[in-house]
Amino acid sequence: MAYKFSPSLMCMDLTKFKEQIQCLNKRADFYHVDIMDGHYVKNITLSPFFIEQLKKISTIPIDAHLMVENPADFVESTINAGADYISLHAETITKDAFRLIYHIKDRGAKFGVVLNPATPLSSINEYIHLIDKLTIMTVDPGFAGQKFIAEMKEKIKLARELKETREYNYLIEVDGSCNERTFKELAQAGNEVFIIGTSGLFSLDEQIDKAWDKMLEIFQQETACVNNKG
Ligand SMILES: O=C(CO)[C@@H](O)[C@H](O)[C@H](O)COP(=O)(O)O
Ligand SMILES: [Co+2]
Repeated sequence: MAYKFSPSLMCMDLTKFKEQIQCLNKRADFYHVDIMDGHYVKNITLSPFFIEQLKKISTIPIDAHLMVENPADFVESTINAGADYISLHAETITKDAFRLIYHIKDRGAKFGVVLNPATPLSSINEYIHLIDKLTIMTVDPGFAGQKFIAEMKEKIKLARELKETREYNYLIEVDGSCNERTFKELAQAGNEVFIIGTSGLFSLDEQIDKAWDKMLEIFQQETACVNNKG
């Protein structure tokens, strides 16, 4: 399987919104949109309204990463805004996981789960077969530019082994500090989708097409020796 890339749009330069999206439409595989409520994490970034605007010019799937205390309050408006994937934190759905999963799928969207660094894979055991995308956070959620938590490589390996031995369909994705320092070890651990933010993409050049080319060159150099089985 070819690796996939998902630019984290909270890291983009919003004064260049249209020009950057038109360029990324031809290059990226997903758009990663962080939605926070200021409670689950102490920050507020993008929103369903942002997704609505993005949807007007996006030609690739939009993934909404909901960092909110009560996802049931936001799922419907996020799907209505045009999100193709709804990615929810495992700890926030223990009381209504199946209701939410069935609702998301009934509405034609894909279901993603996000695991905080301190949340084990075992916490999603009961609905793992229903997951379309599994995001492993390698930083605590809430902010860009944090330090990579290397212990998460074991979780990625385990997620990949489980996927292959039990033939699950989920895509494995990493959120947090995906950049030239970590691409190789993340690929070696078995990661498939890389969420690229400031250090992984947007800071590499003022012009987004050049930033993308630089990111890809670095990625290819770093992962040339990695065998992406599966
Ligand atoms: O969900 C989050 C943060 O809570 C992420 O999607 C960040 O937007 C991304 O991690 C930024 O990239 P880095 O700054 O970590 O490289
Ligand atoms: Co995110």
